[in-house]
Amino acid sequence: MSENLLELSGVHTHIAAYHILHGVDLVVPRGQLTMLLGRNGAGKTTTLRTIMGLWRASQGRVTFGGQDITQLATPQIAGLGVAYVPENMGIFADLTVKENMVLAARGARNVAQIDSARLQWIFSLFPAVEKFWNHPAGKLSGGQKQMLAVSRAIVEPRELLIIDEPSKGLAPAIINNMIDAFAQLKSQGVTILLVEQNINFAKRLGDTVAVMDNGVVVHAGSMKALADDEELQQSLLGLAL
Ligand SMILES: Nc1ncnc2c1ncn2[C@@H]1O[C@H](COP(=O)(O)OP(=O)(O)OP(=O)(O)O)[C@@H](O)[C@H]1O
Repeated sequence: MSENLLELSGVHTHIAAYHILHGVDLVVPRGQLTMLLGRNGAGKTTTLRTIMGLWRASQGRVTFGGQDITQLATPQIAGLGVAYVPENMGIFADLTVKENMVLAARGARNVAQIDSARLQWIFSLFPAVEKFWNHPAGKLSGGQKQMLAVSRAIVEPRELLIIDEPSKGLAPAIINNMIDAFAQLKSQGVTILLVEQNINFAKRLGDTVAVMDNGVVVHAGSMKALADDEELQQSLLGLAL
């Protein structure tokens, strides 16, 4: 079994006439939390969408668990055990929290068909999901919506969880809850890839880090090494952690 659950090598992505990714090399080690950092427009979201097959790589290779997934369709990639929470979170505002969860569980037509031990575990990670179970998801706060989005992604067992900016717009107290939840998920053996702008969040949770700029990964290594090196942070991100 390879130590890297996900690997991108030399990935190029074009969006219409624009050449966005210019040969991305990225590894996500199994069982670890990998942070993908970089300035606005560096290509982080495009990288996540390319992994999920939402954009098609024009060159290069994406492998998951050793299998080449570069040409697979998004539902096939999800079916292998990859969950993706996009920046807009993909929840249905007019439906209740419960209905959002039922829709996320592919095999389920009602709550009774969702694994109840798993649901209890999700409630323990994100109490707001239980508290607002029968409320329309659109009425939740930003943090609660984000928690619902992550809950939907883990309603079935997943090997890899990919989340675009989970801390965006959240209050510090909510961010702390989110950090606890990700730490627990990781302790359950879930491999996680996060895009982050919140450097503190990245520093507290990341095992591994990759930094993008202009459509390529310009730095990869341990989060701690980057967190301890202010000069490197300045040169890569234009700020100190
Ligand atoms: N649909 C699109 N059409 C044209 N250009 C796009 C499209 N989506 C993204 N881009 C461009 O691709 C580049 C990378 O965008 P991407 O969203 O991947 O960056 P990012 O690192 O996630 O940045 P941010 O943190 O601002 O979301 C940017 O220059 C952006 O303008």
